[in-house]
Amino acid sequence: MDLFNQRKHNNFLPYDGEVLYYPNIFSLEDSRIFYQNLLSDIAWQQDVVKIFGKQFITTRKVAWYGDDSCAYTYSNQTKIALPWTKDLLTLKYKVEDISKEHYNACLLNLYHHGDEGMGWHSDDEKSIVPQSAIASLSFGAARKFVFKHKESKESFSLLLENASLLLMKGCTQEKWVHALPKTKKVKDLRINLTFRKMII
Ligand SMILES: O=C(O)CCC(=O)C(=O)O
Ligand SMILES: [Fe+2]
Repeated sequence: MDLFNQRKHNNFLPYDGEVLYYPNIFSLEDSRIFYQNLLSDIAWQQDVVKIFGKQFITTRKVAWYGDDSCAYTYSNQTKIALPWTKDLLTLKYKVEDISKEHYNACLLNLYHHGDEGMGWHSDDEKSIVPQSAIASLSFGAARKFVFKHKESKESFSLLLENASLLLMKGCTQEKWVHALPKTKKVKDLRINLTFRKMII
């Protein structure tokens, strides 16, 4: 198989962007240690979302880490990044090595069970470097992740498993929205880390 076909084969998106999936980038034992450490060491906070101008507390928990000057604004709130922990730096170096990209911040999400998810959105805020890669690392329960094209409405899903890395590149955010649907089937906790490149 030539390189071009190989690349095409690995890209989950049929057009308008690039989404690559890397399963098992850590051993089961290492992934269990990262999972436990992230649960206990991260400064998890209740997330606040704004719907029709009103603020709602969600049960999902979030945290924002990064280089000194990384601020993040959503739902009219600005968060200043907490300094990288030792484990977060280890994880950052690992995904930088695989993706051959650099990241300066990380948004962490903790979903206690399938009743918690994330609605349709794209990660194209003004504070993110345009067309930069987003590296999404998952620990714990496997969850379905869905992409939908903004114009054609074509959609497809993939399973984000424990110790997997999902890379979203190029114009993916501009052309597609994504979501983590709620599901009654999943009873277990999942931690997701999205490494990003912010304009600083
Ligand atoms: O939990 C996930 O896999 C998705 C997270 C996500 O889309 C985000 O943080 O922007
Ligand atoms: Fe996202």
